[in-house]
Amino acid sequence: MTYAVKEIYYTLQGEGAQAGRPAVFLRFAGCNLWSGLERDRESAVCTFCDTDFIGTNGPGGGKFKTASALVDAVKSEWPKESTRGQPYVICTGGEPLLQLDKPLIDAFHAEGFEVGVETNGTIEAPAGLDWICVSPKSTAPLVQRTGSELKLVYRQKDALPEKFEDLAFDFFYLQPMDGASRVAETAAAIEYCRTHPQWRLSLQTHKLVGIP
Ligand SMILES: C[S@@+](CC[C@H](N)C(=O)[O-])C[C@H]1O[C@@H](n2cnc3c(N)ncnc32)[C@H](O)[C@@H]1O
Ligand SMILES: Nc1nc2[nH]cc(C(=O)O)c2c(=O)[nH]1
Ligand code: SF4
Ligand SMILES: [Mg+2]
Repeated sequence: MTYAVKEIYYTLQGEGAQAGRPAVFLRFAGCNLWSGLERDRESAVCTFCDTDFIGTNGPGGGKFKTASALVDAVKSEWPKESTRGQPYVICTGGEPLLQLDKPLIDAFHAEGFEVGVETNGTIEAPAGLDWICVSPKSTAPLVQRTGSELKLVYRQKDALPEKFEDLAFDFFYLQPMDGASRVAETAAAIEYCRTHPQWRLSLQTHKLVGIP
């Protein structure tokens, strides 16, 4: 299996229940719900994406021929001097489950990494993941219906919170849609959480403080 990777970088998880936790972000290239090209955005299933996931030209990006080569690249981003703090890799994208497989998860575990994933939920997650964040998109069929957190971008006309409230997740988050209406979406998300306390607010804290 060759893995196509847009970028690899060390930062803090900005979103959801693990916000603030240091992690290496492994951003896979490509997505099944949008080509990534602006000319296709309007007609895509997922129209509000905030990420460039095309190609392998980002920092630390490239094509990795083996799981072991990719684990080495991720490992090299984790601080060498640290003896405390569980090494943590977050597989994202694009859609990471187009590429993330059991051999790669096993290779991360063998090197002492916990493995998290950020997925749109349209592909079943492989066994062995330590943290599964599912973020449903519009009319796309939701296949991965269990996990650690369900982090719904709010508001999406065809994916309102009521559709997901009975699923088996440990946490339920609303994340205001970033874009031209971010302020209004944030106010709407706060009001929804206030009136439906199963749901918590997830702010994209990395954007607030200006880290990637
Ligand atoms: C870029 S996606 C990559 C992972 C996967 N394809 C997914 O959609 O979950 C990472 C996270 O950013 C969220 N996201 C993308 N665009 C956003 C936006 N404009 N505002 C708020 N969150 C956004 C996604 O819902 C997802 O939780
Ligand atoms: N700091 C930071 N936290 C994040 N959590 C999920 C992200 C993603 O793009 O998957 C993301 C991201 O892009 N940056
Ligand atoms: S599913 Fe995720 S990566 Fe794909 S376009 Fe939507 S937000 Fe972006
Ligand atoms: Mg992001």
